[in-house]
Amino acid sequence: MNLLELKGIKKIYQQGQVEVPALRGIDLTIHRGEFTSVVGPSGSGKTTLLNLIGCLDTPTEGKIFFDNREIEKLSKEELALLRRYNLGFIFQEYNLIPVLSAYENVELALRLFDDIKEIEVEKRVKNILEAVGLADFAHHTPGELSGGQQQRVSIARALVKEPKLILADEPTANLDSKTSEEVLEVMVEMNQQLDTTFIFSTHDPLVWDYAQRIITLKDGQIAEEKSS
Ligand SMILES: Nc1ncnc2c1ncn2[C@@H]1O[C@H](COP(=O)(O)OP(=O)(O)OP(=O)(O)O)[C@@H](O)[C@H]1O
Repeated sequence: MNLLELKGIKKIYQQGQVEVPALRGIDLTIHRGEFTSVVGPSGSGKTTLLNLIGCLDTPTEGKIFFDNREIEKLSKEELALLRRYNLGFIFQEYNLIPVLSAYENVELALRLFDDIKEIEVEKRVKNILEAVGLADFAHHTPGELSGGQQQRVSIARALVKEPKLILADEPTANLDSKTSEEVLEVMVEMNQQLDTTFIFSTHDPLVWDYAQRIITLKDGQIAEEKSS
C-alpha cells in the first residue's frame, strides 16, 4: 500500500535575487513498511526532500500525498495532527533535552497526546527504551550517555508515538562505524517489528547495506534507484 506519493516536486530557494533550484521534478512512491535510503552528493537535495516529506517546508511546485491525502489541501490543524501522530524525526545532532533523563526525553514526545493514560505512557516509554537496548540507562541524562546511546534515545523518542513514517537526516553522521551499525540494527529491528516506514538521508555507505531501497539524487533529480 502507498504511504507517500510525490508528483512533480520542485523546490526553488530564493537567496536574495538568486533562485537556487534544490529539487527539479521528483516523482516518488514510498510503500508502507519500506526502509529507504536517499543518497547523493552534498547539495543534491536530500535534506530538502526530507523537509518537504516531513511537512517542515512546502514545495514550489508539485503535489505530496500522505496516506492518499494531499498535504497542501490540509488545514493547519490537520497538518499539525498529521505531524504529531504520523511522523517521527531523527536528527544527526540527536536534539535531546540535556536536563532531562533518557526516560523523560522519550516521555515528553507522548505528553503531546492528551488522551494517553499515565499507566500507558509508562508502559510505552519503558517498552521502547528496552527495545532500543537502553533499559538500564533510563535515568541517565544525555551528557551521561555515549553518542550511540543518545541516538538510540532519539530513535526511541521518534518511535514511542508509533508513527507511520520516520524521517532520519544523516542519523549516523556523528557515530563511528561500529556504533552506526548498532544503531542501524535497532532501526531495522523496529522497522520489522512495528512495520514503521523509514526514510534516511545519508553519506554513510554502511547505511546502504541496510537499506531495502536506495534512491540516488543528483542535482535535485532522481538519478538512480536500486532495490534489494
Ligand atoms: N534555505 C536555503 N536557502 C537557499 N538555498 C538552500 C537552502 N537550503 C538548501 N539550499 C540549497 O539547495 C541545494 C540542496 O541542498 P540540500 O541541503 O537539500 O542538499 P543535501 O543533499 O542535503 O546536502 P548535504 O549532503 O550537504 O546536507 C543546495 O544547493 C543548497 O545550497
